Amino acid sequence: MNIDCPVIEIENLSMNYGEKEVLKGLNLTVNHGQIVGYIGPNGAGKSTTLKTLIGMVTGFSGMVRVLGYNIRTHSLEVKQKVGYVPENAQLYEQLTPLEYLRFVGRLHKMSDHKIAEISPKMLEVFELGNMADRRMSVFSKGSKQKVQLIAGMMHNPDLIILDEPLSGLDPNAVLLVKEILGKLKLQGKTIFYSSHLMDVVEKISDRIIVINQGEIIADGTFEELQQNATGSLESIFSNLTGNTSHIKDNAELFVSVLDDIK
Ligand SMILES: Nc1ncnc2c1ncn2[C@@H]1O[C@H](COP(=O)(O)OP(=O)(O)OP(=O)(O)O)[C@@H](O)[C@H]1O
Repeated sequence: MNIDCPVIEIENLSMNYGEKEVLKGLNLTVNHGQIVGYIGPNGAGKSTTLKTLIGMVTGFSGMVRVLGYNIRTHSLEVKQKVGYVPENAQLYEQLTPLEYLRFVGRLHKMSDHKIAEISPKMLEVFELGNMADRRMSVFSKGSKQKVQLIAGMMHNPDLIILDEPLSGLDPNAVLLVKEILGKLKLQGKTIFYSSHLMDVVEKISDRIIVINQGEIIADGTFEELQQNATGSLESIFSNLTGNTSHIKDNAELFVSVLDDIK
C-alpha cells in the first residue's frame, strides 16, 4: 500500500438516525502506522463512526475514504482489505472456531491451506486450542470475543478497526491483545479502536480522539491532552465530557429507590 496516502480520511461526516443527529460534521485524518484510541461517553457516536468506515452504515453525508477507497463506491474492497472486530460478536454459534475461521478466511480470499495452517496456531495463542472443535454456542463471552479478534485480524490487514475489542476479556487476555497491537504497530499496521478502558487507551495509543455527542472535542497524544487538564486519561475524559458531580447523587438516588422496595 502507499504509505504516503492517509489510511483514513473523513471530511464533514454527518449521520442522522431519524431525527437524531448522531455524527455532526466530523473531520479526521489518520496516517499510516498509528494506534488511535477513539473514546467517548455511551451513545457519543463511536460505533457509528467505525461502522461507517467499514461500509456498514449508509445514508451519511460527507466524504469517507479508507485505504484510498471512497467507501460509498468501494465498500466491498474496504471490507475485504480492512480488519474489523464489531462491538457485539455476531458469531455463527453453531459453528466451531475452526469452521468459523475457515468461513471468514474464505471471505477474505485466503486459501484453505493457509487458513488450516494458521487457525489452530491463533486459537492456541488465545488458549482456545482445546476448544477448536467445539460449537461456539457453549463458549463464554470472553472466548467468543477471542474468536472474533482472531477472525478480524487473520488476513493480516494493514488497517485494523476494533470496536470495544477488550470487552469481556480477562486481564491476561487484555495484556495479550495489548502486546499484539503493539507488535502490529511496529510492523507498520494502523489500528483504530474504541474502548472504555481508559488505562489501556492511555498506555497504548499514539493518538487519542475524544468524541462527545457526535463531535470531536479533543485530538492528540496523551501528553497533548494533558496540556488542558492534568491527571489520568480517566480524569481528562471526565473533565472533557461533562460534569461528574451528579454521579454520587445519582448513586444515592438509585439506592434510595431500592430502599423503598423493602
Ligand atoms: N441503528 C440505529 N438506529 C437508531 N439509532 C441508532 C442506531 N445505532 C445507533 N443509534 C443511536 O446513535 C447514537 C450513537 O450510537 P453509537 O452506538 O454510535 O454510540 P457509541 O459511542 O458507540 O456508544 P457506546 O459507548 O454505548 O457503545 C446513540 O444515541 C444510539 O442510540
